[in-house]
Amino acid sequence: MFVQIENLQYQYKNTSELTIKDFSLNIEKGETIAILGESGSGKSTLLRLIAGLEIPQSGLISINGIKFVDDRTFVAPEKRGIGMVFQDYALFPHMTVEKNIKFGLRSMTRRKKQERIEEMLTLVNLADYKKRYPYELSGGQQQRVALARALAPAPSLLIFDEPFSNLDASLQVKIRDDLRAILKQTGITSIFVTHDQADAKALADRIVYIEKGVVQHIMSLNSGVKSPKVYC
Ligand SMILES: Nc1ncnc2c1ncn2[C@@H]1O[C@H](COP(=O)(O)OP(=O)(O)OP(=O)(O)O)[C@@H](O)[C@H]1O
Repeated sequence: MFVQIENLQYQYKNTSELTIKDFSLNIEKGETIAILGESGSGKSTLLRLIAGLEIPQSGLISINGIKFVDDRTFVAPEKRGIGMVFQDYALFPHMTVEKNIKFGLRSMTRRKKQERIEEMLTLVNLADYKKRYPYELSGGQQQRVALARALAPAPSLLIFDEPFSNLDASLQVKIRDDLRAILKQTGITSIFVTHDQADAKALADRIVYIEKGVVQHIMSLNSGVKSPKVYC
């Protein structure tokens, strides 16, 4: 299995019960997983654990055979090769679109970096916007920059926390369609958290319903693991 999560448990300090009681999930390479659950069910906490922003009390997380967390191991977030896209885009306001995308690119020649930036701009359909600042873009365009920035270093896994909730309804559908096309094109493995059943159905190969950090059930929407990777 490409992503392996076993018996994850997590409790925030100063709380009386586990937020993630016992979470296990295997994900195939190229799959898109939606995590759906009510407010407070632990969706964002789960993403934070996968990203390495919180340390579980117990359990295992591994990606592509590399253990990130178990009893004896903890790999720091910046070494996990996980791309993150947040609800509020989290772009650097003082940097242009181009510089935002460039930010995560390391150990590449200048020329390679520029090529990668151009490739990402084309992928998210923002080639004409590279000199703009985030405040000069619409919400949907900012979200596409955030996606390009997350994809640029060729992460092994992409995680999204409520990526559409700041967008108005008509834009949500458009961005959702764009995102689906981009995920298919790149073949990247991804996990996104949402409250919205329609978003989950439109994007995911499987929907994982959680409550109090435990999987309630899993719905498969297609057998589809996507076409081979092109960009990552
Ligand atoms: N830093 C924290 N300290 C203590 N408790 C926290 C902290 N962050 C979240 N929690 C609690 O953990 C539980 C799960 O929160 P989490 O944000 O993971 O839920 P969620 O399913 O993503 O909710 P939402 O859909 O509303 O964003 C909630 O009860 C929340 O109050």
